[in-house]
Amino acid sequence: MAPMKVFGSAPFTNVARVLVCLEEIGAEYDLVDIDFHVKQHKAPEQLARNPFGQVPAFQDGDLLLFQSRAISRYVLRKYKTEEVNLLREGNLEESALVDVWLDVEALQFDPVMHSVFYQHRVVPVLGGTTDAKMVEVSIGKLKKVLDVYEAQLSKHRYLAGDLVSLADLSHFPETHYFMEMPHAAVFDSYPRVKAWLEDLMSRPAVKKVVKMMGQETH
Ligand SMILES: N[C@@H](CCC(=O)N[C@@H](CSO)C(=O)NCC(=O)O)C(=O)O
Repeated sequence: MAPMKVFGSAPFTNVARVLVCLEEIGAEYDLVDIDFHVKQHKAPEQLARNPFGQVPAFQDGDLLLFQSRAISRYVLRKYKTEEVNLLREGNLEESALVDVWLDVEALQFDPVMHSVFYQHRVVPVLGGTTDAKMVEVSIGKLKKVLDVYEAQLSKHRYLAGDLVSLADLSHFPETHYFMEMPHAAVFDSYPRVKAWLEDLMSRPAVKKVVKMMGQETH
């Protein structure tokens, strides 16, 4: 059977989320670049894979998926083993907590982190000026989220319990870029969060994808 295909390139945070799951399970896959410079993400072929004209899209045989967290869940379910069970499948309570914290990441953490990334990394490239007030508002929201994370991580090694899950790994792409930005020091006030992030960033799969994120132009 042909290897799974991920459409997009590693520097895009939502693509990197899928890649880290594939690397954690050690599955074979092809990464098919989608060139934004020529609006390939809006081409009919990509719209057929992702109706929003975004990356990532994903193909496994006749199955086409989009939305990075849904793709991640698919590959983690398909390749679940005793050793690699990043959705905590088979344990109703643990898997429910993975869902809770993955929703928190998607709906509370990611939006504020992406807002800061956009202002610092995208607006200047588009010829605009970083909106410092908007960044400060986002940082204020981020601190409230990190207060919750610090409390949770004082009780458990990882967000959904004492074993790492997708809920943890889903945080790394945006955080990787955030740590290169002026407000990275925000995390210094949250020692357990900082230790948790260092733990995640030390994982071989994360290190490999971080390297891929830095290699390609996009
Ligand atoms: N909820 C979706 C978001 C995809 C997305 O915004 N992709 C971006 C690049 S990655 O940050 C994208 O394709 N932007 C181009 C566009 O929106 O036109 C997911 O998780 O897959």
